[in-house]
Amino acid sequence: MSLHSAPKHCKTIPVLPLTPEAFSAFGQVIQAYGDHTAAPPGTKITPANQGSATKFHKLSLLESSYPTSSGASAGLSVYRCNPTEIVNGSVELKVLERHLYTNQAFIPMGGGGIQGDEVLKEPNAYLVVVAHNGADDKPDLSTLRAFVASAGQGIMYNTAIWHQPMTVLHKPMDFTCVETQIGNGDKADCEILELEAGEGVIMLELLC
Ligand SMILES: NC(=O)N[C@@H](O)C(=O)O
Repeated sequence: MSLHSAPKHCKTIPVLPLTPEAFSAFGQVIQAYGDHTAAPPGTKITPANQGSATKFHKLSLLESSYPTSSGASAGLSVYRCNPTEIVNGSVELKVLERHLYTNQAFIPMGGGGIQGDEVLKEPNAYLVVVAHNGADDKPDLSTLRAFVASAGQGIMYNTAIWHQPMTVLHKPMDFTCVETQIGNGDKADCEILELEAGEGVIMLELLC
């Protein structure tokens, strides 16, 4: 459908700044903290590199539950993502996907460090859209949440969490993706669900 027409059954989800607390039911945020007290409780923080660096330890752990016989392996891939279409300050949600046997991290390969409301004004920002699974083994759209992340924030989607494929705003961005996969296109690696059929239109409203 054209985004320019007023959709009949349009549900609007606000896009909120990404914080570890708000995202914790869906995954983890991978970032440094200028104010160490802002890091998730229990985060081990130590000096490193002879005092020239600060290490924020194990903000997320790698998970894989593939059967041994699957031949799946852990690795790092790179996604070069082109900006999505923003119409009247909103992005249409069309697809959700999940990975039943692994968690999946996306780490921007570039500067950043801006957080809060400033993120949306920053040229390098991306959307993180997630939902829990429902009793019908489809996304429970009542749990749908949308966040905007800066180029200084990576994310780890928890295993089997439904999420929108990487959706970048304004400018192309490269991400390192850390995951375990078989790599043969098997549904076990990535299950994709088109939302358009019968779900009505879901708009992700960029708040500034
Ligand atoms: N998550 C995401 O953006 N895409 C990947 O999961 C993929 O398998 O393409």
